[in-house]
Amino acid sequence: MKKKLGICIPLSDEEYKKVEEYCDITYIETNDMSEEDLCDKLSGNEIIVTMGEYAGKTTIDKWADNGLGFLINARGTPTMVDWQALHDRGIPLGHCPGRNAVAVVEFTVGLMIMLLKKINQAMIGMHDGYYLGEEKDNVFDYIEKKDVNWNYDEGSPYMTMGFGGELYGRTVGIVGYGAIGRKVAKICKAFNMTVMAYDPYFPKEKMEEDGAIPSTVEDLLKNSDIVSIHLPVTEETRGSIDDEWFNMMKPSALFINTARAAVVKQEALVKALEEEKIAGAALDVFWEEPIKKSSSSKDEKRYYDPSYGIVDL
Ligand SMILES: NC(=O)C1=CN([C@@H]2O[C@H](COP(=O)(O)OP(=O)(O)OC[C@H]3O[C@@H](n4cnc5c(N)ncnc54)[C@H](O)[C@@H]3O)[C@@H](O)[C@H]2O)C=CC1
Ligand SMILES: O=C(O)C(=O)[C@H](O)COP(=O)(O)O
Repeated sequence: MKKKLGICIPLSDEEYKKVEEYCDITYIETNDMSEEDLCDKLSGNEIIVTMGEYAGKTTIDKWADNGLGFLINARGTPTMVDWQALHDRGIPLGHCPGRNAVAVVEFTVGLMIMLLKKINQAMIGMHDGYYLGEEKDNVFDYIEKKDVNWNYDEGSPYMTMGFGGELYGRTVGIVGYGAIGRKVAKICKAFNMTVMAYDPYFPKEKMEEDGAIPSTVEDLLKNSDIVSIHLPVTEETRGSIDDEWFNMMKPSALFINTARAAVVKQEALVKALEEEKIAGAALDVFWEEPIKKSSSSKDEKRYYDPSYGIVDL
């Protein structure tokens, strides 16, 4: 007998046909739907597939009372579902670990290159005419008029920015060697980097097979030119990246976090940058999202001051 399936994700015709062989499908569009409505509309299904919809304890209990046997949240990290409520009712939860891994991996390596080669600062500085010796409203007007006078004076922003570096030959420290961390390691190996990895839950032999060096946090932080964070938020990791971490890093090192802001103490990172304990940072995740832009930050030249480490994305 076919299972009753309630699903919030549109399926292609091909997918629909495949699933229909096994299930009677109820698809619902959930745009702006309240949790109460979502609960009512999906109640009575034996399998439910959600995406970004919130399903709390009351909803789970109602679905469980009405025959739910399996809930799938088609996200990498199923934060919108009350896991405990499902567990209490003995209902398994399916999710899609690593579904975004490739995208995050490529972005992480992109950030490494951007930071090291100062692409962001150079682009913004050029756009704003900052490297002409004084700020111009629109650098492209000056370029068109061939009136460009790049400021090569000693101490000028253009000169102090200096040249970018190379990944080749540098050491990257991967913290959290899961779906994302492991793939970042693989690409870094292809760049001829030395890869150090810290993950007490991942088999050391497999790290070694990948060509990564299983390390303690201390060794990794002391030796890495780039430290890249790929940890989940757990009781153990929340706020674990603190002053002590940044104190161990090299002053020339770069810090990248594309995991979750909650694993890093914000004040510790800001202090490390301000006190030049590290050379720069690039973040894809923030303590408050969406991040608020300070109205004065452009005036302060934070966006393109070559000496300022944070790359605001
Ligand atoms: N920026 C973005 O758009 C995205 C960010 N993420 C985030 O990236 C992070 C990593 O994701 P995945 O690689 O998919 O997760 P994963 O679960 O595959 O890997 C996490 C790794 O961290 C390790 N780990 C756990 N506790 C640790 C600890 N105390 N010390 C060292 N290692 C520890 C685990 O053993 C595991 O190997 C997560 O925080 C996830 O939420 C995921 C997708 C998109
Ligand atoms: O944006 C993020 O940050 C993410 O972790 C992902 O884009 C969300 O991933 P899912 O948990 O929706 O797979």
